[in-house]
Amino acid sequence: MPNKIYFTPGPAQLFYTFEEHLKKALFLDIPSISHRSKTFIKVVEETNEALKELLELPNGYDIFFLNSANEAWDRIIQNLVINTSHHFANGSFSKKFYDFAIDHNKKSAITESSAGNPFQSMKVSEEAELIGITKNETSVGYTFTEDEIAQLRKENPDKLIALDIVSASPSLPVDFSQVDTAYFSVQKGFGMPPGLGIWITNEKCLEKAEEKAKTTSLGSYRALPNLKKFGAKNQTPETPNMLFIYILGKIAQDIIKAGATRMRNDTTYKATLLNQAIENHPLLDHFVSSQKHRSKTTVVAKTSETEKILKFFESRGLVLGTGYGSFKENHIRIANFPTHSKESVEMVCDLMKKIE
Ligand SMILES: N[C@H](C(=O)O)[C@H](O)COP(=O)(O)O
Ligand SMILES: O=C(O)CCC(=O)C(=O)O
Repeated sequence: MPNKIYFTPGPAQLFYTFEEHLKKALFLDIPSISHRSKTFIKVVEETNEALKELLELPNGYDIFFLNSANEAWDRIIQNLVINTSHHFANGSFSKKFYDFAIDHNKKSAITESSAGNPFQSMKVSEEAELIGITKNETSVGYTFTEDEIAQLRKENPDKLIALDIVSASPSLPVDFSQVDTAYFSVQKGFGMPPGLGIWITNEKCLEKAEEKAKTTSLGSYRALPNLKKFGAKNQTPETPNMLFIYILGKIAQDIIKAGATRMRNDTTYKATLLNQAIENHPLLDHFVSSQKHRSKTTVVAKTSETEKILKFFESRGLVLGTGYGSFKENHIRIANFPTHSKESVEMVCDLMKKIE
């Protein structure tokens, strides 16, 4: 067993049942059976059902398997945007989605706020077909509130809304009826190795893709109508990452069995402890000043002592995250995912007091 605990915001600490499910998957020959076999079709069905239950997806939303959230950015632009999208960005990953749209030659617009700061305006350009928002900006620990998502929905009933839930899922409750598409990758809150992305879409997305397909290519095997065609049979167009699809379903079932509400309450409790530890520490300060926008799943503090703090923890077997990008040396990021026990977070907070 590994002797370190990773509080890095992805890849992160593996889910505590990951190893057990990996062994069982090998015992069941999951990586060797045909992905068109009845056995694997059942695996896909069970994973879809567990995710729908855990995320509380309303009816009419489909789940598709990709490789990463980066791929979801590409697929969303390819399938759901003909001319232009509008992006809210205040960190590296929300900005990247906009950059992808520009790479695809879209005339996209951006509402940009300096890193970790709230948006001054929620106005969306008239022509935008899709709005890109990030529930939890991993790079700086900024959360888009449910009220803000609901406001965007109300003011833009006819546009598609795409929600990045990469480091939010499954810890933060999301009202999916307010958005049309959402995506995440499994190396964050689900505690798995990287390499599997989940793309959630509703009927409006499919209609948009079909409209776009009349005049433009949507790409090939992972065009949304093709994903839908295979998905209807609990299959995928390609040979997918069968091992991870199996394990993801099992981890989702584990969280449901232990209580999804309890996991979400624990997330709040652990975030509160971490935030108090930051407030009480002379070397640390919150990076996101607006309290309601502070991430519960990626707690970020600014400090001039990143290296010293990370070394202190690493020598005790606890790996905290550095800052991201230009903040590498003056932030620390502490992931608070379902696999991080209350005891392990309490240990981080206790140890933090010892750093002077
Ligand atoms: N760390 C990013 C984020 O938090 O958004 C990430 O690059 C996106 O996920 P993938 O690397 O799995 O594409
Ligand atoms: O540190 C992180 O937030 C993840 C890093 C990452 O995914 C990336 O740099 O692409």
